[in-house]
Amino acid sequence: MLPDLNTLSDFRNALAQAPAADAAARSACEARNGQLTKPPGALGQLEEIAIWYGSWRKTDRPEIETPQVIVFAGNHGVTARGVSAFPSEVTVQMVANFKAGGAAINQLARLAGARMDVHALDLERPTADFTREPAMSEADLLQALQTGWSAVHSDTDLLVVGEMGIGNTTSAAAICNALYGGVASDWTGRGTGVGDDALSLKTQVVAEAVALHDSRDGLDVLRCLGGREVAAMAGAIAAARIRRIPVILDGFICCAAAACLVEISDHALDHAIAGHQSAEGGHQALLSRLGKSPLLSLGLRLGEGSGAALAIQVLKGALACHSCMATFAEAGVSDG
Ligand SMILES: O=C(O)c1ccc[n+]([C@@H]2O[C@H](COP(=O)([O-])O)[C@@H](O)[C@H]2O)c1
Ligand SMILES: Cc1cc2nc[nH]c2cc1C
Repeated sequence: MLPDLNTLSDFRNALAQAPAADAAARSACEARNGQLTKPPGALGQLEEIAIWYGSWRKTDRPEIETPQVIVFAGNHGVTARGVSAFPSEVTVQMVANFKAGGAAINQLARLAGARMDVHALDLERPTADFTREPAMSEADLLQALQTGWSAVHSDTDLLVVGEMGIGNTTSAAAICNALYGGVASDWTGRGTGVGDDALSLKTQVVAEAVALHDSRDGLDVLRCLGGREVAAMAGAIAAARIRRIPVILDGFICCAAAACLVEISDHALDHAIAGHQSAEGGHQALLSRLGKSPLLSLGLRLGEGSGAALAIQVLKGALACHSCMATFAEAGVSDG
């Protein structure tokens, strides 16, 4: 059961009290992994991700049966500063495309056998331009967190959260710069494909935004510099943590949302792995701050949950081997 989320303190408390992975299931998974018909470690990272998944699902024979992909969409006031290669109308147009089944994420979710849900958050009411004032009020932040919190289906056994929001790579860069410091150019990339002049302007916009807000913690950074879809992703990742549902993180914006959670509670992302490394400048540094190594690195920079949805197949491969291979004893193969 998910606790009620009526205040921002409820969110902080629920995350702080979230249960850990199951230690006994982890030991059982490690023991089984050691008996499978392969040289020790020969399945590389697949071995650890199968053990990780089994320890959250409390079984040494894990399977993925009901994966869920959720795409959250939001609009950003900061687009008035000319930070994206595309106009804000694309956000609502792409939501229609998701609903009609025509986007990349529809194809990848279907291939992964995942249900897909789309939540558009107040698209006609963009967040405030965060170079002038906080992007959201506390009430708006809470509402966006609640949308994510309640979007995770009760039977989901693996969650991918994705986003659509013209301007949101500026928001994600500002979040990273506020959380981790450095200079704005460390975190600012080309997003949908801005040219050199727009990239310098975007970097300046990120620097101005970070200088304006003196945010107190991860939730305040999310409120001042985030967006509704970014906060909804954080809400969904947190709800999954509380219900012990493993999560595959997507690209730069998804990971920026996730990073805000770690600033609230150290173990907030223990249930999450990185699906891929996006081509967006800053994602590699962000993954290393989160201590996550990506399963895939294919130069994707789409968002929508696409890289994470593709990585479901890798995790399914890991679980198929872990749960269905024969042991040395069963197959009559001599162990070394
Ligand atoms: O996931 C990523 O790493 C990623 C990198 C670059 C762009 N995007 C997508 O592009 C949009 C944001 O780009 P921009 O240039 O409008 O800030 C948004 O809809 C994201 O889903 C996503
Ligand atoms: C067309 C388009 C599709 C997207 N999907 C996620 N972000 C996007 C940005 C654009 C511009």
